[in-house]
Amino acid sequence: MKDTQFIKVVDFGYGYNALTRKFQFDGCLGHEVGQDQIMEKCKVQRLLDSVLEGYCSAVIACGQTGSGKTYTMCGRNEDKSTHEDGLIAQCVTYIFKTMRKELPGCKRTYSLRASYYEVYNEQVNDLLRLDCAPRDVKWSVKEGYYVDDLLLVDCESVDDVFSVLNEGAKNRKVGSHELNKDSSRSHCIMTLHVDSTSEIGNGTPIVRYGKMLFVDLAGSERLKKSRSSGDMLKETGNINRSLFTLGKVISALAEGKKGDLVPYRESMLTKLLMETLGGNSLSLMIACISPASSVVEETLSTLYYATCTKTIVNAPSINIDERDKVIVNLRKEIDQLKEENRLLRSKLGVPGEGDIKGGTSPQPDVETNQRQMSLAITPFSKPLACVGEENEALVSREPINSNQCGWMLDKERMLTQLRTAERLLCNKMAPNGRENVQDALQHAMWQQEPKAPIIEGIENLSRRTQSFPSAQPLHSYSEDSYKNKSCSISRGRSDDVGVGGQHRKIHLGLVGKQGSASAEEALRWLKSIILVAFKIIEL
Ligand SMILES: Nc1ncnc2c1ncn2[C@@H]1O[C@H](COP(=O)(O)OP(=O)(O)OP(=O)(O)O)[C@@H](O)[C@H]1O
Repeated sequence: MKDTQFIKVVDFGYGYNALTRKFQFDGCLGHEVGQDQIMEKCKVQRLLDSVLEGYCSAVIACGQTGSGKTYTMCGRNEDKSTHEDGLIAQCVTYIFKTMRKELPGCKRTYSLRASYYEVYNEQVNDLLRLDCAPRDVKWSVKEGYYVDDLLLVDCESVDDVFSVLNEGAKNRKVGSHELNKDSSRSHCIMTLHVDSTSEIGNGTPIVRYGKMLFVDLAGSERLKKSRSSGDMLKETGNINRSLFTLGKVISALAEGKKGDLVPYRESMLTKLLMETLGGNSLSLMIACISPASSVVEETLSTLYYATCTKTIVNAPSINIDERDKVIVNLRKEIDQLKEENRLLRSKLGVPGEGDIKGGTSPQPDVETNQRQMSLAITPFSKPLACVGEENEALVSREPINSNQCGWMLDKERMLTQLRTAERLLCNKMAPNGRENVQDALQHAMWQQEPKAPIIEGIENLSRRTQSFPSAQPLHSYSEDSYKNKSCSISRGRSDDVGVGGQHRKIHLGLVGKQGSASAEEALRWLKSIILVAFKIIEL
């Protein structure tokens, strides 16, 4: 329905019983919409800007065979007179244009690398290196599933990326059948890796790893209509099977299932799309359909598929190093504290800005990682101490009204969190051989001295906890049993406290009933666990 978000499909079926179905999407583009409008109408610019900020974004084209997926993504390149740029070419042009723009007050350098591969009969082929064997798909905690040993081409201009695109297009598996003379026989994924380095505040460099995926799925087809035969028969079987698994993943995610309940591992395609469906990427799905009445069933199936996808919720996050993430967070908290101090000063009538300077940037010592880490944190210690001291000075002033008191409590809370973050980081680099984060957190947890209530909702927890006559403090677990469970503490009951480090699951609840410790003692431990839990989430 022109210029609306609706699409109406009328299936005349056999005779008088016409069936009308109406679907709503974020955008519905009819045949009057040209290639040059797709970027704007699908708001792809937003995805590209996010990539430049360090996010992962993806555009996935799906639909039955011959419906225009490859045309949408790659355009038409047969000859000069009919040449049309597809979405990938337009995105590449936009990315280079934006990368070259100087942003006021922000010095950033970018580098772009491109890769192109296909999933063909459950194997991954590097489209830029045809002479090598199919690539392995591996798993890492940091990256999830990834294709091992893929050729990444450094691209310094739009033309470099176009060369990659053309080389890949030339090498992808294509076949001819009744519904499309140039039908893709594989799922193709082109990835642009955009790394950017910028400096924050006192010159600390922060590297962000943005990624843009263009996924051109092979089309589903009915053998009765496509009349594929020979090798193409096997290909069609594999295409339909992987699309079926993709459908299962989408349905599971749409139902709100998580973890192992989502069958990502059942096909190569779904493993590689894990990040984009239900992961940390910003994703756009373009469902291509044909207006032909002969394929109305396939059209309806594509639209149901897309409707289901619409309900999936991803959790986008910037891809930066853990060290950088902590520094950015510390920086943010210091800025927040400064702002609060400014407000307090104006409320209390204290003149002037405090002498809060960023401190001098240290010269990095390259000898050890630990040393580098501590140097990276040093610039934050001085402003932190200054803001803290100023905070104490302001708090001791009279008279203080209830509003101001609220601010101070907030400030106290943030300062405590900031100090905890610092302490955790210091533990991470501690000299006693605790190098990995889990060890450090574990260490911090056993060492930590819990203080006054500092997080929201703690009072509720406290009330509930006190209803237990005797509670089990977590420190009654031996360090060994804690370790054996690979960083997870739990009492196995729904109302227990637990911290699952390995799977990054944090369960917060009440402390169990058994044991002899008092409720107050248990509560103190609960508070310290919550603090640590917050840090695990951040890290
Ligand atoms: N909107 C459109 N305008 C003009 N031509 C189009 C459009 N969509 C598709 N076509 C043409 O239709 C043919 C089939 O399109 P395309 O190859 O993109 O389909 P596909 O969905 O990728 O199919 P398959 O899944 O079989 O690979 C191509 O010749 C393409 O140029």
